[in-house]
This record gives sequence, C-alpha cells and structure tokens, in this order.
Amino acid sequence: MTGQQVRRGLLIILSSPSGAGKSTLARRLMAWDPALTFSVSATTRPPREGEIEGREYYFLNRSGFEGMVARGEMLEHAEVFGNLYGSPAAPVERAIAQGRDVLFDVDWQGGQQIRESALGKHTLSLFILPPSIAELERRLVERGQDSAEIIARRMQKSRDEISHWQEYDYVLVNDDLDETEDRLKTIIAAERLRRKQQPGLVETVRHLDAEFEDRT
Ligand SMILES: Nc1nc2c(ncn2[C@@H]2O[C@H](COP(=O)(O)OP(=O)(O)O)[C@@H](O)[C@H]2O)c(=O)[nH]1
Ligand SMILES: Nc1ncnc2c1ncn2[C@@H]1O[C@H](COP(=O)(O)OP(=O)(O)O)[C@@H](O)[C@H]1O
Repeated sequence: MTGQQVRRGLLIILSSPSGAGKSTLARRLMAWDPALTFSVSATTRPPREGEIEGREYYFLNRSGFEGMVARGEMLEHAEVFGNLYGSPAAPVERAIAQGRDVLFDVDWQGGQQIRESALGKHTLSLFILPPSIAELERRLVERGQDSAEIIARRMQKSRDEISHWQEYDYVLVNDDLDETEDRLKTIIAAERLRRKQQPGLVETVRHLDAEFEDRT
C-alpha cells in the first residue's frame, strides 16, 4: 500500500524579460519559504550597486567563467545582453539530493537547458510578463540601475525573450506585485502537492497501513 516515495527536490525556473519583476518575486519567494534554495548564478556582468558577491551573483571574469564551463561545472550557461551567465551545478545537485527545491532566475536559454538536462523531469517553469511594454521600460528606468544604453539594449531583447512564453508551464502577467506573488505561491504549493511532496505524507500512509495490519 505505501510504495516507495522518495522526496525529490523540484527545479523551479523563473524567467521574464528584464524589468518584468522576476528578481523581486524571487526574493519574496525566498522569504516565504526558507526551505527553498536560490541558485546563485555566475556572471561576467559587473556588479550593480548593492549587489553582493555570492548573494545575487558570483562575479567572474570571462576566463574564470569559461574555465568553469570547460570543467563541466555549469548546469547551464548562456550569453545574455553581451555577458555570460550560468548556474553552477554543484549547489543544485547538493540541494536536490537533500530533497530541497531550487529556484532559478534564468533567461529562456537557461530554462531550455535545465529542462533538457538530466534533472529535467523535475522542473516547474514560470514565465513573468509585464502588463505593457511602456510599463516594462518604466520599471527599468525606475530601478535606476542601468544606463540609458543598457536599458535600450534590454528593451530590444525583451521581444525575443517574450517570444518563448509558450515553453513555460505557467505564464503570469505581473501587474499588481502582491497578487503575482500570491499566484506564484499558490502554483508552487499546488505543484508540490501534485508531486506528493507534502511533509509527513509518507509517514501518514505508513501509519494507515500499520493500522490496517493491527486490525487483521
Ligand atoms: N541562462 C542564464 N541566464 C541567467 C542566469 N542568471 C541570470 N540570467 C538571466 O540574465 C538576464 C539578465 O540578468 P541581470 O543582468 O541580473 O538583469 P535583470 O534581469 O534585468 O535584473 C535575466 O534574463 C536573467 O534571468 C543564469 O545563470 N543562466
Ligand atoms: N508589479 C510591479 N509593479 C510595479 N513595479 C514593479 C512590479 N514588479 C517589479 N517592480 C519593480 O520593477 C523594477 C524591475 O524589477 P526586477 O525585479 O528588478 O526585474 P527583473 O529581475 O525581471 O529584471 C524594480 O524596481 C521593481 O521594484
């Protein structure tokens, strides 16, 4: 009756065009569930003000990054807006082995590679859309982190990123931030239940089984 139910960690992929809100939403999800592991990416992009080495990113030079790729240490990697970005494999494998879910903030290329990797069966992918292109630009400008030139480049690439929306399990329009956060939490909670991941489930079934045994 019980069967073997080993808890496998879920790879939760969050993608969006730059400025749609995925870093903000990722931070909120991490605060909501301390059991989630955030996959800290490596990048050759220079740090923004307030970004801390090892928290938002591991900031590497190109040869350091390429060395990691050559040694097979990246689960996936891609060039985005002229910089290299990649997800180091070791922390992800460690978390998954412990049954922990891992959250990725990656572009569509990263999403595709993770889905096609050996761990691809255990993914949940979420795509965030802005309510409008004008609002996307407003958010990039308001964030105040990038020069006008970099913002223009990100805006130019956003159409390409958006064109991959159908590859994702869920697509959400991030209009009201609190509402989007709630919808993401609901999806993650439901997907965990669907994968029979609720805490104590296996123990409960074992207990029910033992009760049956006692009655016979
Ligand atoms: N493939 C891949 N993309 C990444 C990774 N880390 C970040 N990205 C993506 O790179 C793009 C630029 O990220 P970033 O420079 O932080 O800018 P932001 O998205 O505007 O905050 C975003 O689409 C990120 O999702 C990674 O490890 N792999
Ligand atoms: N629903 C929203 N409404 C208004 N502003 C938002 C919303 N979601 C995010 N923002 C703001 O937009 C900017 C870009 O969000 P961010 O999370 O950095 O985007 P991304 O990681 O996708 O590039 C930030 O200043 C953030 O506070």
